[in-house]
Order: sequence, then C-alpha cells, then structure tokens
Amino acid sequence: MSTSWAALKAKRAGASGSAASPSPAAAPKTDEEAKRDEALPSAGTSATVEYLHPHLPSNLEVRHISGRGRGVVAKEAVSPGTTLLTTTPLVSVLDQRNLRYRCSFCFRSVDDLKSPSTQGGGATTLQQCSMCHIVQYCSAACQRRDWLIHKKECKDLQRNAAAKGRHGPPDVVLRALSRVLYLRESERDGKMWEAVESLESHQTRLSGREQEDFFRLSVSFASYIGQERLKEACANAAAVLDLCSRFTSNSFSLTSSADLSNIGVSISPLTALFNHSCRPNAVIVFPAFPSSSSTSPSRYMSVVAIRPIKPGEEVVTSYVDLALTKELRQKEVKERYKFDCSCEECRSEGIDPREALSCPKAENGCKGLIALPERGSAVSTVTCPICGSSAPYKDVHPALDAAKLAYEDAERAQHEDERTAVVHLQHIIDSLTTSLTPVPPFAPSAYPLFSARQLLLALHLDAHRFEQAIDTAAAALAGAGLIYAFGHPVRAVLRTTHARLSTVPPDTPPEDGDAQLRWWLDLVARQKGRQLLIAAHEEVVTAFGTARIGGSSVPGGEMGRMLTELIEDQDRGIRFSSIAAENKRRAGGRVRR
Ligand SMILES: C[S@@+](CC[C@H](N)C(=O)[O-])C[C@H]1O[C@@H](n2cnc3c(N)ncnc32)[C@H](O)[C@@H]1O
Repeated sequence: MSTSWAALKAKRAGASGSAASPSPAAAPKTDEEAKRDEALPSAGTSATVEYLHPHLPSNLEVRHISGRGRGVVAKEAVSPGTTLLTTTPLVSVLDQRNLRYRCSFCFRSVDDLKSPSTQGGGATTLQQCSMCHIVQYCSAACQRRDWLIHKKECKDLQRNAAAKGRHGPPDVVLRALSRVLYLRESERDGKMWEAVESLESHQTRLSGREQEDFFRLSVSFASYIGQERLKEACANAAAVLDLCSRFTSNSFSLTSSADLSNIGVSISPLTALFNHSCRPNAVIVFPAFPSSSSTSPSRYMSVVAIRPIKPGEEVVTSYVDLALTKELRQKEVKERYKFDCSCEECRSEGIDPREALSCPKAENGCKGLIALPERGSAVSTVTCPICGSSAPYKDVHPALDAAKLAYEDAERAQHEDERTAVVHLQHIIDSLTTSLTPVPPFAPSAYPLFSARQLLLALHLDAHRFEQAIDTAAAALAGAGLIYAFGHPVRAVLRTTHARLSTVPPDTPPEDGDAQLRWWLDLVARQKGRQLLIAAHEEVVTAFGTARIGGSSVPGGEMGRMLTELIEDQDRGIRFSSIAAENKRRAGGRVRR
C-alpha cells in the first residue's frame, strides 16, 4: 500500500544550481562572453537562440538579461503548477553512497523496488554490472539503456579499481564529467558539446583554493579516463579547468523524487539557462514520470512554475537552500556562482522569517513574528508587531552561533553516527525554543531551527521512530509555511510526510470495549488523515507539475501517484467502517464514538 518509510526522508532539498558569469559590475567580460552576448537577442526582442537549445518549448525564450548573461523569459502568462519544461539531463550520476542501493539508470532504490505502490512490481533486488561490479541495475531494460555510455565507463571503472584497489569508484563529479566526454565521442553533429561549451564559466575568477581543487580534480580526471581521451576534449590544462568551472556553476543536485534527498548530480545545458532568485517563481524537480517506451521509468527533470508568471517575466529558480539566512545565501551564491544576489527577497525590508522570534503570545494563536535584534544590541524588550504583546529580551546571538555550529556537526555526523546527530539536533531545537526564557522562542522558520527539524525528521523516519517523527513533521511544516511559497517541493514533501504519519491504516474494528472506542477514534483520525492527504496531493501537483511523457501523464509524478493510492486506501477504510457501524446498529449493538 505505501512506499517504505525509509524513503520518506525529508532531508534538506538539494540546492539545485548552476552558476553564471560574475556580475559585469564585479569583473569585465571575457572576449568569449562578450562575443556570445553579442550573438544573443536582448530582452524585448522575440528571437530565440534555437541552434543551442532545440528543446526549449515555444512558450519560453532565451534572452540576454542585463548583468546576468542569458536567462529564460516566459512568452505568455503561466499559472502555478504548470510544467514549463521537461527534459532528460545530459548526464545524471549517483553519488558514492547511492551507487550501493540505487539503479544507475532509473535511480530507484532497493526500497522503491520492494514497494508495490511505486513502480517496482518486478525485481526486488539490484544486479551488479558483472564486469565493473560497481554500478547496479534494477532490470535488464535499465542495463541495456545505460550500456551505450556505461560500456565506456565500465572499462575506466575497472582500470581505476585495479589501480586503486580498495579506494572505491571515483567521486561523483569525475564520473559525471567523464560521462559528458563519452557522450561527446559518440555524437555526430557536435551540438551537445557546443551546448556544454556555451555554459557559463568562471575560470577567470576562481579563488586560489578553487584553482588548487580543480587542479587536483584534473589530475584525477586524467588518471581515470586517460590522458589521451582528456586531451581530445580539452587541449590544455586551462581547458580542463574551464570544464571544471562550468560544471561547478551549472550542475544540479539530483534528488530523489520520494523525499528530495540528494542522491547525485545532473548536468543539463538546457535547464542551466535559468537564472537565480531567492524568491523563485519556478522550481527544478525530478518527478519520475512513467515512460511509455519501456517498463522502467526514466528520470526526467522538470521546471515547474510555483507562482503566477507574467508574459515577458524572467523565469527564475533558486540555486541555494532557501532556509538559509540572507547572509549565508549570498555567501554561497557569491562563492560558487560568482555574483551578488540582489533579488526581491534579498532586497526586502520586511521581517525575515529566517531571522525572527515568535510572538510571546504564539501559544494563544498569534502568528506575529518579531525581527531578531542585531548582535550586541541594547534592546531589552521585544514587541509583536501584530498583537503588541511584549517580552523581556537578552542577546540570543551566542546561543544562535552555538546552534549553527551544532547543526554543521549534526549534518556531518548524520550518516556515520546517527545518535550523535540526533543529540545535537534535539539540543538545537531545545535551546532555540523552550529554554530561552525570558526571550520569546525563535520562529519555527528561523535558521537553523527549521533545518534542524528537517534533518531530525529524516533521521526519525530512517529509524522508524514515528511517534517522534509526527511532532517533528508538524513543527517543521509550520516553519516551511513561512519560508516557502505554496507548491514549493520542500513544503509539498513535508506536507506529504506529515499527512502520511497522520494516516491510520485501515483495519477491522475490535469486538468491544475500550479497544473499540480507540478504533472509532482512529476512524476520526482516518477521516482527518484523508483531508491531510488531499491537501498534500494538491500541493504536490503544483510542486512536481504534470508533464505528458509519451502520451501518459501523472499529476505530481511519483509522489502524486503514491498520494492518490493512499487516498483511495483511506476511502476504502472509511467505507468499511461505515458499513461495520451500520451492521452493528441494525444488530442492536452499541456503537461508542
Ligand atoms: C546556470 S547559469 C545561468 C545561465 C547563465 N546566465 C548563462 O548565461 O549561461 C548561472 C550563472 O548565471 C549568472 N546568474 C544567475 N542568476 C543570476 C542573478 N540573479 N544575478 C546575476 N547573475 C546571475 C551567474 O553568473 C551564474 O554563475
């Protein structure tokens, strides 16, 4: 009936991102950038750059956006939930951890395969490639479809394993870049490579540390795929550095459609055309629509509108985790993507929910947020701007700094030492909420309170601690509502998790007494759970969109379908309960509600 709980982790959404060129104010354009910009139509003209982007739908166009390089603009009005674009990334590669328990072609996990409600239905285990013993597949169909590229990769993986012994496969960046080069060797018209070379590169603005990192990467790259093969694509060391820079600025986190956890990386020159905003009107998702041409579902990448978009408006997605404070978001954007973010959200003078306290009367239902006083400020009282209630205040920045460090520790510990991670996260939550007196607690959206709850929820679900998970999910959902627009995938997945945790599985009523009373109370919960599932479905359909793939469409992708099945299950349970109650009433039995 349901997908495995292990697959319901709501880990922090991957900062799906690409980078663009530095802002012209920060550095002069290179000759190459200037030439390319000249070739592009400016905003306001209707021409598109179709030779580079043959698959951009007709309702979108590429324009030159002042200070941002290329960008994508809507040619007509778009409503939330509209799938603007669905494409197959050029390459998608699992990270080391996920290589061990996901199919390397369709990315379904072992848990997905065991679940009747996902597209498993056949094999329940993964079969290793018999030659490299590194990649695994869920079916012969997936293995066949991946072979075109894997046959080249397989030899390199084997050589690498023989040379490096027990060090395991090369990391995800090397494997992704190598796949691009294998593809280049197979293509006839050079269009794919042209699209890769058109990606924004920040090679001339790399920090000393990035240059060192990329240099090390290029050495490993040459030893993995061979010096000769690398030379064919990149004539010299500068060209390799350039390729690494393009990758950093234009790659996406590949995320699981079940829970948004990061499982690898993807490269898609088409999707990399979208610029960034911390208040995005669109999102990039991997909804796992079924494919009609094979029994295996392929992994598609979609750009879905989550806010209304006007004709001529730029379509923007977020490259960073929107739960981060403005300072942290801007730092990440600057370091990785080399521009200064000046989006609406960063310019907003309103109260930032990520840096706010709750109203002292929040327990009485006031939803007001209080801007966090600056570090070291002499403020001794804070006041809710909505209900006017006040509370004494003492500087909470030291507690906040400690919480941020503890959050970083928890993130690092989550895979190797789950217990320590849980202790850190619980401590962060306690220190920013209950034990702050005489300061009002932090808002549920505050950083790192929301992020700590998100990660704690993931760990509770992994360990099947459902009682704790439901409270954590409810608190996290309250924070998500303040950070994300309706239909943002992080919100939609959290709502889904909360709804699933609140759903009582249908069963048969016990004979009598207290057990029966509890059963009836469960029926009430079931009806409430049904409402929550319906609300989650509505949000998931906006978040993951509805693309038509080969004639079939599933609103909300894999998650939408899972929710539809759960709602049907609930309906069956509720119908069964009503019939049982009616039978009991006719037989003169007492039904206690
Ligand atoms: C994935 S690319 C986006 C497409 C890119 N503009 C191009 O011409 O190929 C990311 C790069 O675009 C630029 N960019 C994206 N969003 C921006 C923004 N809001 N402001 C300024 N530059 C931006 C930055 O140079 C960033 O590294």
